[in-house]
Amino acid sequence: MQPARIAPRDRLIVALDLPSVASAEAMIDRLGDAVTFYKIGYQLGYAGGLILAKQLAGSGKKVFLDLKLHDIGNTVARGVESVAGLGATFLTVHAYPQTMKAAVEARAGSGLKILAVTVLTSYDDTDLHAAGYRLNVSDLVEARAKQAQALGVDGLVSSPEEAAALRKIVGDQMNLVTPGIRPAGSATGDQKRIMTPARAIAAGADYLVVGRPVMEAADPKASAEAIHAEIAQALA
Ligand SMILES: O=c1ccn([C@@H]2O[C@H](COP(=O)(O)O)[C@@H](O)[C@H]2O)c(=O)[nH]1
Repeated sequence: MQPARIAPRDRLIVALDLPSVASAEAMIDRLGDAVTFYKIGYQLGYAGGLILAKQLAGSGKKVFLDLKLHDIGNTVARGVESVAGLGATFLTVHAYPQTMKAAVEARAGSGLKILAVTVLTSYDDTDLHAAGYRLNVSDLVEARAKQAQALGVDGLVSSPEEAAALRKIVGDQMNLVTPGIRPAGSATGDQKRIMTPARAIAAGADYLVVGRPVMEAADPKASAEAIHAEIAQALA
């Protein structure tokens, strides 16, 4: 199911995985109107990116703060309250019940939406078992999605490989945000659960998160436009 409420060009979220605010600003200039939605994670966030996030949101871009919070409930809640003042659209937390509950309660009354990271897209079943889990990836993603939905979380981060199954579980009430996107022919890198942009949209993803295929392209704007074209074709 593809919710009609999301503008097609807002479905691409570009990860500003860059080392400094100056390099991020240069990339934003280069991408221009090809990108409406940016993600800021650890690398840029720890290098001044939270101030940039506030400026970007103030300038009309949408911002996803991929901070993947996970701590005792009180600390998560206070962190979410601070983030809520930055004007971001999305904030990630890890999909643990105490963490999700604290984040959802703390974001009440703000425009911030909480996304729960189910199982990182760089993990496969072997990685999960090595980390001490008995469940395989698809079962753990589904179990965490059900917990997230019951706790009132706004959306889920998963691989597009799980998008179709998640749609059946959560319907169209939760945003499905999918990293692990690789246009045909691009390097996989450390991602293990991947799909092309077109297949991810067809599987039911609302938003596609793309980092290196845009950041490392010879022409990042052309790379972003090619992904928009794939999204548009998949939605047609
Ligand atoms: O499960 C997850 C959660 C977050 N990410 C983040 O998305 C981007 C993906 O970047 P690529 O360069 O396109 O691989 C990156 O910022 C991750 O921190 C994820 O990949 N998987």
